[in-house]
Amino acid sequence: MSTIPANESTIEWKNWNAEIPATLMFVVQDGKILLIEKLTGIGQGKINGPGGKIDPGENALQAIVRECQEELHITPHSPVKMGELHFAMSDIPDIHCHVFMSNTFDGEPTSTREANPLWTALDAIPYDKMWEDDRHWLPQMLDGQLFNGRFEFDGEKVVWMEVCFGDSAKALWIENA
Ligand SMILES: CNc1ncnc2c1ncn2[C@@H]1O[C@H](COP(=O)(O)OP(=O)(O)OP(=O)(O)O)[C@@H](O)[C@H]1O
Repeated sequence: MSTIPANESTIEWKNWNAEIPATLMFVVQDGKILLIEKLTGIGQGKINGPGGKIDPGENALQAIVRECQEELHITPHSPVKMGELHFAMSDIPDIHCHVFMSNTFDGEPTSTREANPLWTALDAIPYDKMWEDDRHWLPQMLDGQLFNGRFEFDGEKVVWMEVCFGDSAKALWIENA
């Protein structure tokens, strides 16, 4: 488990509930990861995986497939859930995010109103252009580890975090999609 800094979180995580359920997808193929430049919504201008909010009546798996279709015109095959992320934000609603991986997909990644596709070498992921939390779980996820992350943000800065990996992380998931 990794934590920063040593101080306590101001969040009472036991009773914490995010307003926004969301998803992320990381497609990995031939030593490359399919990232996006996000053109709209939360994190506009950042590099991230495709993803977005879970609509009412959807589960996380249905939502991530739909978001990949909408944002990049691709349909990932057999998404595997790798982690959950809990973001307590200071200036936007709190987010609970389900993170998936896939190795194959139908379609050709295509620029849309919401995103530009960016095939990126696995050893050149631009963490400086991504949300600050990503560097604390994406490398381990790409090594095949399940994870659970709690992050407290002040604006775009992480002020507290706790990230667990492996089977003990999965035991912390709120939902097993
Ligand atoms: C704070 N640290 C963070 N680190 C990594 N990823 C983060 C994130 N905070 C939000 N995200 C992701 O950003 C997307 C927002 O989704 P967002 O574009 O707002 O939703 P959606 O595509 O449904 O758009 P609409 O607002 O309905 O148009 C969604 O994948 C969500 O998981």
